[in-house]
Amino acid sequence: MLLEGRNITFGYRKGEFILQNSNISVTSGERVGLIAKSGYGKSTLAKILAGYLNPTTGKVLLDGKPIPPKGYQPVQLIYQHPEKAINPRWKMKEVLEEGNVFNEEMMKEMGIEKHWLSRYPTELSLGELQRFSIARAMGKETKFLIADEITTMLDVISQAQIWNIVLNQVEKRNLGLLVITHNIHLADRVCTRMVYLEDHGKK
Ligand SMILES: Nc1ncnc2c1ncn2[C@@H]1O[C@H](COP(=O)(O)OP(=O)(O)OP(=O)(O)O)[C@@H](O)[C@H]1O
Repeated sequence: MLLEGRNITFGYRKGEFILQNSNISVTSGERVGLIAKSGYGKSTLAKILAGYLNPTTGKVLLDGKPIPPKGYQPVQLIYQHPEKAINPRWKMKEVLEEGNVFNEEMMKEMGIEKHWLSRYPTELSLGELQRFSIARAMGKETKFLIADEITTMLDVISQAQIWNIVLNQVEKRNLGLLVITHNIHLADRVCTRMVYLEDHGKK
């Protein structure tokens, strides 16, 4: 499968463009690093590809066709802050049930321990919580994953564990992966290709 952002232009304010005619493509099985300085629009592009924001002009295409706005989103975005992405009033079991991914095999693959399921998000560490964000993004119809600084807030051991989990899933399911990180060593280790986003907004 091929995920494409074609000629994407976007600005949060009228007349101001964060992205201008940006192009990006990721194929199944590919692990692409998206590299740019802070504020150049990496997270914005991630949100556009995952359908959270509509580009002002340009298109997001999956195998040449627009992704329907309703129904399961085949492009799943995982954020830096799992604590913001998970409903604080739900127990962790409900979070997994929402994603329709609650089964023993998945829990084992994610390193999720059974006794975590009866806890609330505030009762877990960020590394533990990030495993739930990843699990929730792993519905059967997921074809592409976008990892936006998903381990920046973690210690090195948790970082390695989380990346092992993600890379195992990507390989097992032949997903396409887009990695947003400031850590060039991480990008070197994880990615098969790098894309450099230019600074359109400030020209
Ligand atoms: N919701 C928003 N409303 C207005 N401006 C925004 C919003 N989100 C981001 N921006 C601005 O858009 C620009 C691009 O932000 P974005 O988060 O996409 O960049 P980034 O490359 O991911 O940055 P970083 O590496 O620091 O995370 C920044 O100047 C930011 O201040």
